[in-house]
Amino acid sequence: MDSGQWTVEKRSSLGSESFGREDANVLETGCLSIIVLGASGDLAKKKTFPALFNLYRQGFLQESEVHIFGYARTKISDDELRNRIRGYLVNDKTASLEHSESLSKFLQLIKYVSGSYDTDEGFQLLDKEISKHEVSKNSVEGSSRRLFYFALPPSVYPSVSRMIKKCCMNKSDLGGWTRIVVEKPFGKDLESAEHLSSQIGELFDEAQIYRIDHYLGKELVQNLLVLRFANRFFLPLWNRDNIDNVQIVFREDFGTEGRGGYFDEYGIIRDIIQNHLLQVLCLVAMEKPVSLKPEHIRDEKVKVLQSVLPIKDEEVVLGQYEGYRDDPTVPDNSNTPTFATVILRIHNERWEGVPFILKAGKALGSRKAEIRVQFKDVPGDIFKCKKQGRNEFVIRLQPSEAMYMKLTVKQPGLEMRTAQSELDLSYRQRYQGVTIPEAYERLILDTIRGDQQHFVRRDELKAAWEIFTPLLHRIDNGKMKPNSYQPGSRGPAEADELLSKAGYVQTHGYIWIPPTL
Ligand SMILES: NC(=O)C1=CN([C@@H]2O[C@H](COP(=O)(O)OP(=O)(O)OC[C@H]3O[C@@H](n4cnc5c(N)ncnc54)[C@H](OP(=O)(O)O)[C@@H]3O)[C@@H](O)[C@H]2O)C=CC1
Ligand SMILES: O=C1O[C@H](COP(=O)(O)O)[C@@H](O)[C@H](O)[C@H]1O
Repeated sequence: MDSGQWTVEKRSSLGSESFGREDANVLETGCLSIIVLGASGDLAKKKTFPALFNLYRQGFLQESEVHIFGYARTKISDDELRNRIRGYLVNDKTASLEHSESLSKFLQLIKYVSGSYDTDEGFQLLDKEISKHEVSKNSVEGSSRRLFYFALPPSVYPSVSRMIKKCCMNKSDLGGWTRIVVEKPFGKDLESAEHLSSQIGELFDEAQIYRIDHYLGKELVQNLLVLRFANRFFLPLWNRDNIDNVQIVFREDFGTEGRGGYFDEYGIIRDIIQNHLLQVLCLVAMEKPVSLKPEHIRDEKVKVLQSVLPIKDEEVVLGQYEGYRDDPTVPDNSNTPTFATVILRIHNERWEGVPFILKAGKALGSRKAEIRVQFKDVPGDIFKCKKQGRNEFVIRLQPSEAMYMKLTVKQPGLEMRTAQSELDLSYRQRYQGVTIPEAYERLILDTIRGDQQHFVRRDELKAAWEIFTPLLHRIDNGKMKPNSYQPGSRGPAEADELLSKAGYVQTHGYIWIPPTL
């Protein structure tokens, strides 16, 4: 057998079984109505409808079963909604005849209903339309599934939930279901989040509520569990004895463009750190779950969150980019951070003394999200590696998904010199021809399948708010002020100083370059 064949055989033998759900292959059938509330908005056109289209194209949404309803106050026709979203469903890669045929068919599955978010009238009309569809698909009583996606500002979640409960529930509990998917930000602090949770909790069971955090749907975030618990390499190293510090970083190279009004009310900690980065931290830091059952995984995430110590002011750097306040929807005296570095400390046996540095910023010099696990120096270093850089395990969430391990090797050649290099698993190169699904696509499919593993449980949300609420209140009260930074920069210089105080050692003269094909 030549080496080419061997590689092919090995590759095809890579496990492809689903995991985490014992019933992964049991697909429910029956009429499925997906209702996008806030269908006229930004999220709906950019993320929700494109994700639904991709699921449809791949056969996860069957024409014989599914119907999609858009609902919002804006008075538009079915065709007007279709035309609004059409442009977001095509791109250069998908502009084929086959694509345009399935696009037309998909758009015909969409119906629009206009109504308010707090009166019976609109929701009764919506219910009538859904029921009409259910009858037309000859759904047997009880087998109809209704999925309500809240692509709406959280201020209307309570009234919309009440209206659904009153007017739009699945008509029988003999096998069908009604589920709601709610977007972040879920509350503004512990008290408001708990209040919102109670309001919705009075109407729906926890099993019906899907609190979406789209970072949990990203390929490399989903890989964390496999990576950590299916590889012997990591088991003995993943602790305070070996790891010096962990960074979880989010950078965007654009500002709050068009969303200044929303953003100013929330700021970068509520927009990114309290949810997306904290969810990633949970998966990096949690103990091995008893099994892959959603509740077992979520139990472990809650335990990590509950072990986080109160945040110290001296372990926080805030920033606001110059020009942020020029946005007419942002107040001239805004104190809202568009950048933050926050150090979290986990008080448990595994992580005592290891800083978890969460960093997020808008209008920076680059766009990327990554996890950077930096190891301690080698004891008794005979090669002077310390001068060159430390071992680092980097998980690049986006763009150019990859994992690489920075390590010291002998520089090839006659001399005995050491150099920094890497073991590199770059997805585009290793998984050629494989399309990585969009986070929303995967998560919406989970909501249809009833898999809550990648959704935030109520106690998890509470624990997350408990960590950040005191700090957020200090910022809201003007007790902490952001430093200004230049758009296109690395953020405030104080953030880099905090990083090195926390123990992070930057490797000079080395840069990882994503391999080209
Ligand atoms: N946009 C994004 O990239 C992301 C958004 N999210 C979250 O998704 C949800 C929706 O976001 P997005 O689509 O950007 O929001 P939009 O501001 O676009 O609002 C969505 C729709 O809700 C209705 N709406 C807007 N403001 C109000 C209001 N004050 N009262 C009642 N209805 C209102 C409007 O529809 P109409 O007037 O026709 O009724 C609007 O088209 C939010 O919770 C957001 O935080 C989360 C991640 C990313
Ligand atoms: O939730 C949000 O996420 C986006 C960034 O998402 P990504 O998948 O492109 O990394 C961010 O721009 C937005 O401010 C925030 O609300």
